[in-house]
Amino acid sequence: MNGNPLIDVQGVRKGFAGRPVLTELTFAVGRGEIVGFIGPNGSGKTTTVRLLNGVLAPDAGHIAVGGFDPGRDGDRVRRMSGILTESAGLYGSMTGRENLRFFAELYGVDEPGRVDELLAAFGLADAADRKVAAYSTGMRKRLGLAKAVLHRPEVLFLDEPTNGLDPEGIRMVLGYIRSLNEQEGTTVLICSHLLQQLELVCHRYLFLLGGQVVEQGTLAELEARHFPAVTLEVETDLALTDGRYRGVPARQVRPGRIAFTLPGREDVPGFLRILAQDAAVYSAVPVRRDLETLYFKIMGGEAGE
Ligand SMILES: Nc1ncnc2c1ncn2[C@@H]1O[C@H](COP(=O)(O)OP(=O)(O)OP(=O)(O)O)[C@@H](O)[C@H]1O
Repeated sequence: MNGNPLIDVQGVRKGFAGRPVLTELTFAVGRGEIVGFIGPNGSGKTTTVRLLNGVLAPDAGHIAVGGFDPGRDGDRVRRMSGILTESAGLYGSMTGRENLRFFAELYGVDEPGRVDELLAAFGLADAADRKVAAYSTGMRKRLGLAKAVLHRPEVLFLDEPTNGLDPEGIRMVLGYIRSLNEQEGTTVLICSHLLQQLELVCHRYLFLLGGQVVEQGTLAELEARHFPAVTLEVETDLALTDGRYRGVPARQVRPGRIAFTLPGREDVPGFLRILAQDAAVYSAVPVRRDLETLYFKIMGGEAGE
């Protein structure tokens, strides 16, 4: 992370009716990062987003968004941030266009064409003049995202942004998030259970469990920490006689392809040098762990609510 974090959460506690939800929440998000916020049902992701947006106040601890305390300077934080929640806060009796026009005026958006641009970007141009009450879940979600980005916020809080979307909608929304981040440097915090989708857009991940962030990092960092052994899939003509080659566990994946398991990344160059002396080596690719594999390793068998 470069410079001061855009989101800084230190030792936050929050409970409801005496039941603790967040016990010691500490994390930071840098400017321009897309961070996935992951945790089981009921672990407090939405509660965290509501704290960051100043809708809820923490019982203890400190929160800063862009240097402002959402509890004290809620309006400033809300001006610089966009939020997409389950309900999205849209008016069913108004059309899609009327909703965006209404919020554009409320947010002081002085950019002619912004509403139409967003309706088109989210595939809603044809439905723009239909009442939102008649929209499908996916259409409402896309309109909610359009509303969240209307005022070109520096930071976006997205709670399950692709829930209920069809494959085209998912691609549209994830593509939009990525291009917003690349072109405008928008910082994004995404809560989601859809780990494969998170992997397509996030730079880094925070794992929430038991009211605190128990692990964080990029996929490569998490993989190095939790799966230090490297499995290398090698295309080679080496003849494997048993489950080992020079003491290294080896498995014939299919004819001409062997998976070797090395203790660590640092062992790869030396191993490949030796292998290349013994046999022809056509390619060598490390087998990557996906976010889901890491999730279960990090979270263990802990279930949500
Ligand atoms: N306003 C509230 N009053 C009472 N309890 C609440 C309130 N808001 C949240 N909770 C409780 O706090 C806990 C955390 O809820 P939260 O919605 O933040 O979890 P989450 O991680 O977003 O879950 P999910 O993955 O299911 O969306 C849950 O037990 C929930 O019932």
